[in-house]
Amino acid sequence: MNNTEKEAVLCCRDLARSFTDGNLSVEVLREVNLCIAPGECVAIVGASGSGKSTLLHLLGGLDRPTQGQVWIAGQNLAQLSDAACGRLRNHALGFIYQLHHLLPEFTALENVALPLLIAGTKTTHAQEKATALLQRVGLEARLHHKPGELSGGERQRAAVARALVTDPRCVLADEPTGNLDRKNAEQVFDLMLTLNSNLNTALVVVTHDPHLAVQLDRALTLVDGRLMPGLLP
Ligand SMILES: Nc1ncnc2c1ncn2[C@@H]1O[C@H](COP(=O)(O)OP(=O)(O)OP(=O)(O)O)[C@@H](O)[C@H]1O
Repeated sequence: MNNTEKEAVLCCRDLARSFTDGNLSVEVLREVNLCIAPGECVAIVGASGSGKSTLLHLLGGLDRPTQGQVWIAGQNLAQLSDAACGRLRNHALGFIYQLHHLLPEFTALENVALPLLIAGTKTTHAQEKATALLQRVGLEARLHHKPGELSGGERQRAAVARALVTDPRCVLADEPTGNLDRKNAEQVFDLMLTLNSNLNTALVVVTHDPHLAVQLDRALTLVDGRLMPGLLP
């Protein structure tokens, strides 16, 4: 590993992923190389079906590559058991999806505290930390509301708080504003950028929206399974 790779919060080398259906094999990603520096914010764009979610799943240790290596916080996933990979993922990464994936029967506070409770944090400390983050995303008046009692933008802000509550090194976000109208999308995106910058948390965002992508440190485009620098037409 070179120094950039050693210091990276997330790194992949010569990554390939194909899916086989009967005799047909589809190569979705090939020779993908990427290193995310601490605090760096990167957008991944590309046409529908170009492999953006597949790449995010591989980087997040949610899927295994057909070829190549992934390191999270310097640890090579190929050398970890599924259980160890899960612990590393919970500790080092936060996830935000297009749909909030908040648990409907839990309040905003309980949803945000949950990753800490799973990691073994005491309840009072988990609740304090979750409350502080919900305040930072402007939901101090919604702590005891369940997801069904929140607006779409509020639910996504709670999802941002949940992704950050464990102090991850990097947040992986798959179309985090894809379900919101323009105004709410910009508010949630601004919030993610501000919080990630304040907390020095890296951010990898999959987005269809070039207007959002240009606000990040760099944008990369997936074309024919390969990751190209910049926003391509
Ligand atoms: N588990 C799987 N089995 C078979 N094929 C898959 C699987 N997951 C993804 N694919 C295929 O890989 C390709 C890339 O899918 P992916 O979801 O990564 O694209 P995407 O760029 O995120 O698309 P979108 O912008 O529409 O969400 C698609 O052709 C998809 O059908």
